[in-house]
Amino acid sequence: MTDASRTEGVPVTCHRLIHIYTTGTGDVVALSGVDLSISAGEMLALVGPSGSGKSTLVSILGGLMRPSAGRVYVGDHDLSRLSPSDLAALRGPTVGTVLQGAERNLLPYVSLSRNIWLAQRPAARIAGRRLDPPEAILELVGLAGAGARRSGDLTPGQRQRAALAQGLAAGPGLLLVDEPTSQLDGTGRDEVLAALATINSERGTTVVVVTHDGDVGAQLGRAVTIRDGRVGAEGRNGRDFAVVAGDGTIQLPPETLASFPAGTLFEVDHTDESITLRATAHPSTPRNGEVVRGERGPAG
Ligand SMILES: Nc1ncnc2c1ncn2[C@@H]1O[C@H](COP(=O)(O)OP(=O)(O)OP(=O)(O)O)[C@@H](O)[C@H]1O
Repeated sequence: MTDASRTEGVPVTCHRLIHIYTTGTGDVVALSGVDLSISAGEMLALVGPSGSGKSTLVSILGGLMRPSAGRVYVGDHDLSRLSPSDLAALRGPTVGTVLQGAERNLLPYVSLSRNIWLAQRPAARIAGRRLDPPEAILELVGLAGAGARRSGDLTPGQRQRAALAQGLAAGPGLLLVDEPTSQLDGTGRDEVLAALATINSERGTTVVVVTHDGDVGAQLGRAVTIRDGRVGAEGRNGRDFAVVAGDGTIQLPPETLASFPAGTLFEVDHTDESITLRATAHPSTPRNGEVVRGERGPAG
């Protein structure tokens, strides 16, 4: 147990969250309807292929940009409705974000304690807010006694844990961490995961980790797969699940698409506990404007 005080973890709810980037060459749909609930004090991973929308989702949760449509709540705050200045006020005291690449979070020319102290300044102005001393936060991430050191003096694993301390500086109830283990060896990775677990258990902070590392997702207990801008699947304690979205859709696993391409017709049988999809026909090449359907088996 360290001297760092416990904070209230905050819950997160996304409801049909959509984000579209407007570029010179056209619009890019990065999120196409994310439905996601994270309980206060929960720890989870966001996994998924490159370009699936993970960073966009984390940027929205971190108050760095507003979604194009849909709702996103962090605690009682509806981020989709806040003004840019209100969003800025949440960054640090309510939501801490640790960017990918530990060094991007730390000023290299001042000590770790000074880094944390500087990050605490906006929150220190909030009446009644009690912030932990920098040394207590460093102890929480396994860097007790390292306050006088600078980021350049640290190993990659220590630097990543210093970046976590920086994200925690202002006492947020939600910590967002982008790829914390991607540049680390096994030992550094284990130490970072241990630090995240300590933050979560001792502080009560809700922790969301973006990662390409499936093992990290498995260790966090809950891994939400973002695929094509929405929640595609979820793993919990070693078991994989499909997820029903708010509009009633369920994504098929990508490996099934070769057998059941877009446009395949299914008959749906359901009971209170199960759904059976029976493929009856799939589209093939249109002839003379007519869609020809091939039989996939008995019509059931
Ligand atoms: N600033 C931007 N302007 C235009 N398009 C963007 C921008 N940022 C991301 N995109 C596009 O939005 C989609 C989702 O990108 P995003 O970075 O959120 O995915 P990701 O899952 O985090 O990918 P990675 O794992 O590679 O970081 C991609 O098609 C990407 O090209």
